Amino acid sequence: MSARRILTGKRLGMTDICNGEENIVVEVENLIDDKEISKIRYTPVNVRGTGIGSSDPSEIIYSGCDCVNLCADNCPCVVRFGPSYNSDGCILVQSCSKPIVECNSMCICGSSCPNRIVQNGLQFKLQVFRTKHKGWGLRTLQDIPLNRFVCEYAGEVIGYKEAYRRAAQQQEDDSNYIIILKEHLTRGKVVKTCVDPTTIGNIGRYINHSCDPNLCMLAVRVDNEIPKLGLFARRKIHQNEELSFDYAGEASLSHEDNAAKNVIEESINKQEAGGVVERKLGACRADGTLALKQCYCETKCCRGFLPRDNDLYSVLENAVDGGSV
Ligand SMILES: C[S@@+](CC[C@H](N)C(=O)[O-])C[C@H]1O[C@@H](n2cnc3c(N)ncnc32)[C@H](O)[C@@H]1O
Repeated sequence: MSARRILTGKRLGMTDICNGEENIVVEVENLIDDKEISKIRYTPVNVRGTGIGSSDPSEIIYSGCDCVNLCADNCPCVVRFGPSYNSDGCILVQSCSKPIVECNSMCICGSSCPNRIVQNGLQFKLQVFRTKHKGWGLRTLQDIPLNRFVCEYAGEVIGYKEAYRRAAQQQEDDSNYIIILKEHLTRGKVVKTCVDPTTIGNIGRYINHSCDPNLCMLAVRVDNEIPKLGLFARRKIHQNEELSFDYAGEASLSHEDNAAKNVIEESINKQEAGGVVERKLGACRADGTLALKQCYCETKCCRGFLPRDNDLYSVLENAVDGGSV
């Protein structure tokens, strides 16, 4: 049985894509069995995958602000939808029901601008560890305050049909990493963003599902309309606690908050897209039928099975791919 190992991204096979984070230190602990962690290509941010047309998550499309001092309520990036974060870097609860748009690569303001949070990456020391029944999981080695950004769920951004194709190839026991984020606009329009960190991804891929999770996933836009999938603490998270989010997207920032269920106004400008995570992809049998996996979140409100996305049976033809409105 192996124990604790401190590995760099390179040693994990998490190599070479971007931002100089290829040497990211990832602590891996396995006190359960002899299983080695599989190699992936590490990317801290989304990368372009198959089936999203000409969209590219690294493209810079939005125009920037020219705030010389730190961006405040009069910054054009903030004015448009109202502030998303407070001065302590915490997400505001109302951000659940409005687009979250950060300052971007064209903005004059620097990296310490309070409207740059998700793009600044990890702020807390996290550890990949072996769980008893859920494969690998991710936990925090530090306390995390309520509403702070924890990590991105990053990987290949792919089209909806490609997500379906990949899901259909999964074996019943395979872990599923594909997330489909659905943002509801007016007139029944739904924008789907599919992120697959199965072979190219960041440490968000190790976060397991819980029916009573400590994280909430929100769409955050920076340089273009393809959102980053940001995971924020929906309560105080204690050192060594496993991180989790609801794969069904049912957990919003706080237990009382129903704002995330609101349908947001469709915007004229693509930059204004935003909304809520609704449902994610469940495990799919090779014959295209969906297999329900038993949930081991061990919470009092456990629903028994991992969430699945019934839409995959029928709506392929109507899919809007790649985060474009
Ligand atoms: C995004 S991955 C999470 C990391 C994964 N555990 C691993 O070992 O790489 C999702 C997969 O983890 C497993 N999983 C996640 N949450 C679970 C839960 N609450 N109960 C059982 N299995 C879970 C399922 O196999 C699921 O398809």
